[in-house]
Amino acid sequence: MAALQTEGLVKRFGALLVTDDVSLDIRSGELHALIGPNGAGKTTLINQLSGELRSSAGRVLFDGRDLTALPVHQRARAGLLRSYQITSIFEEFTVRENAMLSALGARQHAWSFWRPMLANPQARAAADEAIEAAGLGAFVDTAAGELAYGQRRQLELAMALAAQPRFLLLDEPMAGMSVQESAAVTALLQRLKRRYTILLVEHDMDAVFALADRISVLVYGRVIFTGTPDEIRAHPEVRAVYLGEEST
Ligand SMILES: Nc1ncnc2c1ncn2[C@@H]1O[C@H](COP(=O)(O)OP(=O)(O)OP(=O)(O)O)[C@@H](O)[C@H]1O
Repeated sequence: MAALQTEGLVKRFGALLVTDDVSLDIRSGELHALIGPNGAGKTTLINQLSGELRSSAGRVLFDGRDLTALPVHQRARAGLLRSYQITSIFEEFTVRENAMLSALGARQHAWSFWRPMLANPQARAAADEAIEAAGLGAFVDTAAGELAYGQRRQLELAMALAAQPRFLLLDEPMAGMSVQESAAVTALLQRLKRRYTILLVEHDMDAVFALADRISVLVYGRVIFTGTPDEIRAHPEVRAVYLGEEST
């Protein structure tokens, strides 16, 4: 597990200020949710944390180590991993093979090169544990291309877990899911909580309030409040800006 801090994080796209002086403190072992209206800058912030976007100013600290200048793969190697990058699934590979490629750190490479390594017992054990944790135990030998949409999202989570991260960045894991699928993922995250430190961006407020230890509210690129679900519910500005909007 690991803790993540940002200090004065800024992102500008030309004249547009999208991340505005964000200082977050995500504690080791907590599930921290980031909520905010459409266009508030949640995905941009996640991209700055994962390393997909360079910040215009500010720092990202992971267990006290400054990762600000590091690219995606080095942040991933340090244990800060983003899930839900649907493009990284190999359709013709089975669920187990996809998770094993992830366990082997092989997601960026041509699969043919890695095929002999699929015999690696450690990678297989890590993959199987991750698949089980992600709720896909019954589908280890199914080709990824045959999975239903919700199961693909579970596979992405399994792939992230197989890489044995210490911190998971989850960007809208329930997006596009049916009510049942989203309830299944909520239950799954409930089980994964504590084993990992998690930053969750999610529009599904039922899931957020059921899962989060603390919630940060982002509005126009600024964190206007961080608190427990009860504090968030009771906060007048948050109610007006965000929860009020959700209920209309
Ligand atoms: N590469 C880019 N170039 C210019 N503007 C961008 C870029 N990426 C994002 N933006 C702008 O930054 C703002 C925040 O976008 P972002 O996708 O981070 O918001 P969000 O909170 O994740 O939204 P949603 O909840 O709808 O996913 C938007 O106004 C968007 O148009």
